[in-house]
This record gives sequence, C-alpha cells and structure tokens, in this order.
Amino acid sequence: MSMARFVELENVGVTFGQGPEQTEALQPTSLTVERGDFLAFVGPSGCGKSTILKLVSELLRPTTGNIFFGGRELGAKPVRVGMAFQSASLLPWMSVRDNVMLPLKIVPPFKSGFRSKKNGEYRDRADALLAQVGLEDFADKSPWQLSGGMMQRANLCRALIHDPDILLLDEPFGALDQFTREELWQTLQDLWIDRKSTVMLVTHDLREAAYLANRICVMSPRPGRIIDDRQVSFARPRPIDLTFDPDFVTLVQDLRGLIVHAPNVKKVDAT
Ligand SMILES: Nc1ncnc2c1ncn2[C@@H]1O[C@H](COP(=O)(O)OP(=O)(O)OP(=O)(O)O)[C@@H](O)[C@H]1O
Repeated sequence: MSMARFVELENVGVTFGQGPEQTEALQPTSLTVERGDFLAFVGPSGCGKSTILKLVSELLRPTTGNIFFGGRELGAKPVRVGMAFQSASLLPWMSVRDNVMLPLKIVPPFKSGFRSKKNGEYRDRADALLAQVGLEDFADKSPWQLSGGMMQRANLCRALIHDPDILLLDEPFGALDQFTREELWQTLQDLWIDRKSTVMLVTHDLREAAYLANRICVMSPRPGRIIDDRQVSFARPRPIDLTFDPDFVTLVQDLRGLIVHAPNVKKVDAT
C-alpha cells in the first residue's frame, strides 16, 4: 500500500436536501492523509469539519466524488474506526473497564473472541490502556465517579482498544477547562507517539490544533473547502511550554487570520 494514500478524498462534495431546501455542506474537496499522520481541521462553525469525519467513518455518503482507504474504494473492505466526541457518553451501568472493552464486543474480529477472552486478554488490554492514561485505579469505578477529564481519558481508551486503522476525534476536549484540556493534549500525544495511529481531529481550539497536529487544514465558511493546508513541524514530544514559543504563537495567529479573513464570511454591518 502506498504510504502517501492511506485515506484519499477525490473531489468529495456533500449536499443535504433537495431543490430550494438544499444545503451545500462541503464543496468538492480533495485530500490525502498518510498513514500515521495527525491531521487537524479548523474553521468556522458549520464549515463541514464534522462532515469530513462522517464521510471517512462511512456514516455519510458523499454526494459527489470518491473516497479511498488503503487504495481501495471505501466500503470495499471494512475499515476499523475509533471515534471520540465532546460527550464521552460512557454507559452509566457499566464499569469504566467494561466501557473501554465495549468495541471488542462489537467489532470483528474481536467480537468472536469476546466470551472466551473476556476475563483474560481483553481485560488486560483494557487495563494496560487505562494505566497508560493514568486511570489504573478507576477501572472498577462507575463513569459517574469520574471527573470530566477522566471520562475523556476513558473515552480515548475506548476509541483505541480495538487498534483502529484511523482515529476520528470530534472536539473531544471541547467541554473541559483549560488545564484539564492541556493535560489531555499531552495524554493524546503520548498515545499517538506510542501507537503511531492515524488521527483526524476536528477542533475549534487553534492552540489545540497547533500543539497536537502534524498538519492543519483550515476550512472556509460554509460551503466549506480547504483554504490552507500546512505542516506543523515542532519536535516531539512537544512540551506544554511550546504554546508560549513565539513560533507557536505566530502559527496560531496565522490560523486565526485565515479563518477570520476567509472569503465569503458574512460581514456584520456596524450601522
Ligand atoms: N443532516 C443534515 N441535514 C442538513 N444540513 C446538515 C446536516 N448535517 C449537517 N448539515 C449542515 O452542514 C453544514 C456542515 O456541518 P458540519 O457539522 O460538518 O459543520 P462543522 O464545521 O463540524 O460545524 P461545528 O464546528 O459547528 O461543529 C452545517 O451548516 C450544517 O448545518
């Protein structure tokens, strides 16, 4: 498989509805994601960031264009996807460990081994991940006994337990306070360095994009398209202090400028 074409969007456009009611959510967009890359999507609200993730996870079909995964058309072969959203949505009647193990119960090929391995290998796998994010003492707790930040740690574990081909993150830290959020950035970076996952992250937080990603795609207002696609080459592991570095601050300012001054932003009259 060609390294350069792990995920490929070829002129992919999305329009919702028909006739006068129709909304173009994504203008025909082409994008190539390499295996092991960490991409962030930023842009104004409603520009189609989540739509791109929904396309890659096959929750949504493109209106135009084609999507390829590992060189094959999406749908030809099952793609193992890990997902995490702003709301951790852990099931309250299950322990944290059982929540983390949930994908193993549902996703092939793990599904078939679930009964026999439930108390062995899969449990160890969940516990190892929980330990990696600092939740080793919380595996037997209920989700409601966890803080918001801890829930998102468990959420990341659940998204990774089945070794997904790609990790799709939609504002995973959006509801957290600044300090907790920055702790989670470091946790996610450690997991990424350790597992070399391919990640597509949607975020409104430009510092989050600049700290975490290798590559940032800036989108225009709806109907969205990618107006800037840039590499972020700060050395890894990135310390949190990097966010005060002049180069980092300049990058965040550049991104902000691109979004604020993007074409077809509706200017509000000051009259
Ligand atoms: N099922 C749908 N039917 C009609 N319009 C939709 C549907 N889903 C999304 N849209 C519209 O498509 C556009 C893109 O939505 P999307 O959720 O991808 O934006 P986003 O950039 O992720 O937004 P936000 O940053 O606010 O989460 C939005 O204007 C939204 O209202």
